[in-house]
This record gives sequence, C-alpha cells and structure tokens, in this order.
Amino acid sequence: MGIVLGTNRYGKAEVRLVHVDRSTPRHVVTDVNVTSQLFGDFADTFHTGSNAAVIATDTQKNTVYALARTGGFTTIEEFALRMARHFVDPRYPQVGGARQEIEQYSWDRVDTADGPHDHAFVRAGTETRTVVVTRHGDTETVISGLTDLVVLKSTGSEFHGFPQVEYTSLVETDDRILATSVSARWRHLGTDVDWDASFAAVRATMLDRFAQIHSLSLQQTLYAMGEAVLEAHPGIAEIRFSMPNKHHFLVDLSPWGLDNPNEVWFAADRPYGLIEAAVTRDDVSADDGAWAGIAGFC
Ligand SMILES: O=c1[nH]c(=O)c2[nH]c(=O)[nH]c2[nH]1
Repeated sequence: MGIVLGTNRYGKAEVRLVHVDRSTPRHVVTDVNVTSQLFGDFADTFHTGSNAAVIATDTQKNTVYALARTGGFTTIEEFALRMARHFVDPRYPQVGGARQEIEQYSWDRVDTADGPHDHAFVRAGTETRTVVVTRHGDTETVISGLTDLVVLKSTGSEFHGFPQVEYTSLVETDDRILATSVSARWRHLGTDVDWDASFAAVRATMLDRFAQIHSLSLQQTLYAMGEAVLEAHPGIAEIRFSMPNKHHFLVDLSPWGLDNPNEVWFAADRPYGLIEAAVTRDDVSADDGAWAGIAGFC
C-alpha cells in the first residue's frame, strides 16, 4: 500500500482590495475580496518542504495590489483573468494553472440635493457579485455569479399536489408569499465578453422571470429563471442556482376573532427549504473542473 499526494492547490485567500479610480473628479470605487490559488508542479513542498518552486502566498497577495495599480480595476472578470494570465505564464514554468475567485461588494453614490455625489458612497445591501476564473495552460473558464439577491412575491405563488405521506402536515395553498435569496453562478463559453453588460442582462433576466412566472413551486421558478437566461444569452453554457425557500406562515388570528385574508405573516428564518439545481445546454461539454471548490452548488 502506498500513500500519494492528491489534488492540491495553494494561495492567498480573501485579499481585501478597495480600488479608487481618481482619473476624474467623479471617483469610481471598487471593493473586492480576492482569493488567488495556483496549482502545478508543487509536490516537493508537500513531500520534503523544499520551497524552491513555491510562489509565496504573500507574493500572490502583493500581486493583487500591484496589478490593481498598474492596470486599474474594471470588472472582477477582467481582473481575475489578468491575475490568472500573470501567473500562468512562461516566466513561471512550475505553474500549470490558476484559480482566481473574487467577490465584489456594491456601493451606490450618495444621492444629495445636488444629485449623485462624486466621492461619497453608501453600501448597496448584501448582494454580492462573484467570479471564479480557472486557467489551465491556455484554457480559461469564467464563471460569473451573484449571491444574496433577496426577492419576494406577495402573491402569484401556489404549492399543492404533494403526496400526503406519513408525517405530512403542510396545508396546500393557492396563494402564498414566495421569497428567496438567489445565489446563481453561470459559466461563459468564451472570454471575449462585455462583462458588465452581460452581468446586468443576466440579473435582469432572472428578476424578470421571478416576477412574471406564476409559481407552482420554487423548483419551477428556479428552472424558469435558468431557462430564460440560457435562451437570452447564447454565450452562457450553464447556470447553477442555490435558492433557500424563505418561508412565510400565515398567522392564525382567529383566537382574537380576526380574519386574516393573506395580510399578516410570520417570516421564519429557519428551517428553510433549500432548492439547488443546474440548468444547462445539452450540446455543450461539461466543465466540472471549473466548478471544483465552489461551495453550495450541486
Ligand atoms: O416551492 C416549494 N417546494 C417544495 O419542495 C416545498 N416543500 C414545502 O414544504 N414547501 C415547498 N415549497
């Protein structure tokens, strides 16, 4: 019986970077969290502790800041590709590939009496834009996404027809609140993309479908959102979702002689249903390696 080193990668996790584009008086703030990891010919350090090939994680952290200074910061997709191309380069023959993961926190301009302010910002909720770029040799995969896009419909949602098996107590309903916090990630087929425009369009498509479809289950809503994204965006191969069902329960007001025509609800935070699925084209090849390490998506 032998013991061998399995899959491995290493790097610096959660490098916090705030970039201020000061090229005009109307500053642009980009607030991100970058995780840089490399893989390749690094078995020696695991086996013997020889670090002759190891590009220090500290160096990877410094590279985030240096590239932000030399090339600026436009989109997380562009920056992650630039990071990956920096490391997967003939100057570092030991590097076979790189994985660059970035989260972006949104800031809106403060609205003043004189209009949107040039350099004062207010954090725009919890929604986070994400990217994972993987570069293996010359092959690049970009998975864009978002987390914590919280949405709610106050009607237009039913749930019934489920089996009445042992322990079933849920009452069927033809009018309920449907609420979820959408986490979605989508894999692009190429890298020649207007990343901001693509992100805005995918987000708008998902919100449109969520709003417009009369829902018979969160599963149906999820699939419809994914289908709409793939129909509208030929450059996207697949989209994966993780969507908690944020349950709202009608409060029984009858003890006090009050009716409740779907007006007064209790918003439960746990437990919650958890619906996860991938929606994919049947004519593109899978790329499971690009999804490796992305938690919370099946
Ligand atoms: O949209 C839903 N899907 C389910 O699978 C489910 N299960 C449940 O209890 N409520 C709901 N709602």
